[in-house]
Amino acid sequence: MTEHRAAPDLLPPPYLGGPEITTDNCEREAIHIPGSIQPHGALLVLDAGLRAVQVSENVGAFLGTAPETVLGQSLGELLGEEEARALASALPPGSPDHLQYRERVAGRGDRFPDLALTAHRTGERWVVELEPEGAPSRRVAHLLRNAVFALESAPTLQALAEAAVRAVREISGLDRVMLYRFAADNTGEVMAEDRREDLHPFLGHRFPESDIPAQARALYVRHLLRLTADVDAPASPLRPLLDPQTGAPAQLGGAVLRATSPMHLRYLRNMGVASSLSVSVVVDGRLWGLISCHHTSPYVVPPEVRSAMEDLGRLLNLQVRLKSRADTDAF
Ligand SMILES: C=CC1=C(C)/C(=C/C2=[NH+]C(=C\c3[nH]c(/C=C4\NC(=O)[C@@H](C)\C4=C/C)c(C)c3CCC(=O)O)/C(CCC(=O)O)=C2C)NC1=O
Repeated sequence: MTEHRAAPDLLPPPYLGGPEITTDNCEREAIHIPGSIQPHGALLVLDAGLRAVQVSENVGAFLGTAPETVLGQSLGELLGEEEARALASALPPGSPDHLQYRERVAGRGDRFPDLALTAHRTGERWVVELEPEGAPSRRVAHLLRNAVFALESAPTLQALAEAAVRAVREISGLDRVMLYRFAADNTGEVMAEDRREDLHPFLGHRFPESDIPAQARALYVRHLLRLTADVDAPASPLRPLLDPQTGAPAQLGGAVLRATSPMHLRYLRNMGVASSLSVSVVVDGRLWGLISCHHTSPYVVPPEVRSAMEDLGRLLNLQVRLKSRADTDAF
């Protein structure tokens, strides 16, 4: 049985006076409050009145409005009253932070193009993330249907793992897709892999518990997908850094744009990885494993593809439970 220790008390981030994170203290890094986001999208934190109280510094590149102008404006003024009403009704007070609302926002003339909006609630705040929206793809929907069939008809756990990595690679086009399974001691093993031919294999390799520390594993049980689009892209800080009404840092654990831990960025660079995406495999409330993906060049996996991968991850969770029992494989 995999025992997940509760994350040890976490260190305040450097921008709150905390120590620099090193390999000696990185299991105490507060990765959910980095105070910044990855720059391939913009992020707004809205108060109970749907007014922006914090905003990423790069918001002008997505909304055509400077951060100091966005602050204090309502979502209705920024994106449209209908959009604001739809979001408020989809995410009423008390919504869990892992419930995501997604919508396509029509562009506004010369101010901004069509945008993909992803939102969730955390406490009294809404976190709204905006990315450029691509054209919907029938190919992804078609491949997802094939993948569902392939996963459901896999006869064993190993066959399921192999079907899953093939399907994710076909849908995403990523250079390498692995199924990484945790052992009872939280070490991990690559049990299936589909990769670009010229890349060296990780299949069968084992990795220490410290590669994915406890606070990361705990976060990944609740939030099923994370993407590092470009390990070298400079993060965009939130302005102001702290919520002006509460004095607290923005809770970004459920944000897709959350800036990735610098320790992990260094790990990825050392592996020659430019972009990394993982989808949690959660069985009976525990992190059983990860679909772990690499790309050797920066790649912003589009929101539609990410949604398909999350859906596949959810199906995989159920199938892993079924196949584990069928294989009488102690879990
Ligand atoms: C082929 C094998 C293989 C492995 C084993 C692998 C590991 C891996 N680490 C992950 C995350 C993190 N690791 C660390 C910290 C440290 N990692 C270390 O090695 C030491 C130096 C250390 C601190 C001293 C932190 C803070 C995070 C959270 C990052 C965040 O969410 O902000 C993830 C999920 C994210 C992703 O999908 O890329 C994966 C999949 N990725 C692979 O492809």
